[in-house]
Amino acid sequence: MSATIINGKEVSQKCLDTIAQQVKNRAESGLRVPGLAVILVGEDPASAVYVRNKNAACEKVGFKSFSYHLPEHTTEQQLNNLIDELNQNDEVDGILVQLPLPKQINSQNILERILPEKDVDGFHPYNVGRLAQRIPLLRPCTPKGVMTLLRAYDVPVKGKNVVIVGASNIVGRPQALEMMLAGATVTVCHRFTTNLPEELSKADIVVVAVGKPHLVKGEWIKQGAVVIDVGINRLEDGTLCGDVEFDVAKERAAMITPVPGGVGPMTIASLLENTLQAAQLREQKLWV
Ligand SMILES: Nc1nc(=O)c2c([nH]1)NC[C@@H]1CN(c3ccc(C(=O)N[C@@H](CCC(=O)O)C(=O)O)cc3)C=[N+]21
Repeated sequence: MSATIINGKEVSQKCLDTIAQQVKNRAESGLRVPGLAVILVGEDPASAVYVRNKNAACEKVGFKSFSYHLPEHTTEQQLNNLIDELNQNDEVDGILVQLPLPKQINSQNILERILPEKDVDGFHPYNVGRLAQRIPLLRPCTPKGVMTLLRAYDVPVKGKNVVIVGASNIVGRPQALEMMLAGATVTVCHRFTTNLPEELSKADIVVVAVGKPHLVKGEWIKQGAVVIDVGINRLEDGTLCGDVEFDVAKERAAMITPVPGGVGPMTIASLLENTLQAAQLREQKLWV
């Protein structure tokens, strides 16, 4: 039997509708429109797609968006100055600096420069630490989006064996924290994992976030597992594909996310949710 294809576009659209309604309610009670600032430094094709989709989503929910495109040769000092200015700007609730950054800029310094209460990516050590200690505030967008998708499809997580492939700061690690928080037994696989197929054979839920086309073979998926593919890879012919061998995996999985139209749109929905949450946090001084 073929898997249910998880529709991330549809779930994300519902999230955006909810946010739009909340923005309307805020306006009616005299509250500000939330503001999101996105900074892109230099040219990165993946980031360009993201910025385009993000702008459209901001428009849809009625957020104010602040867009900055700085040249490739921007210095760390110049980027710091912009962040300081946005940290001070009361109209800006969320600040997102697109990664990767050009090599003359230390991204860790930049991420830590953003005020934790405006860190809508959830990458500041303060926010990661909060999630690790089970007191999350602003949560990393992609892992949060994955949890929203699982809930939307009534996939239980508590007590399940979850295998995460990829241990990056932006997806794999925070995804492991989210899954633990939800009560899963979590295994994180990475470049030093010696027997990936064996680890995957026990997984009720698999989350793959590596960035290598078809790294995970369809036959490694346990019969009836739920497969979440975070990878967005552009092939030479211009088409997009994930990190999972979709056509084979879908014949074994109970549910699977497609690429595009799976996790990608959920990342954006989470970003907007975080921006609204950041506005509320600052208004209610809930962040310290
Ligand atoms: N600080 C930071 N935070 C990020 O979250 C971040 C980043 N930097 N740098 C770049 C990557 C990339 N990323 C995407 C998110 C959504 C889609 C997306 O919406 N994808 C759609 C459409 C894809 C398409 O049409 O090309 C889909 O998968 O269906 C794509 C890419 C966020 N990133």
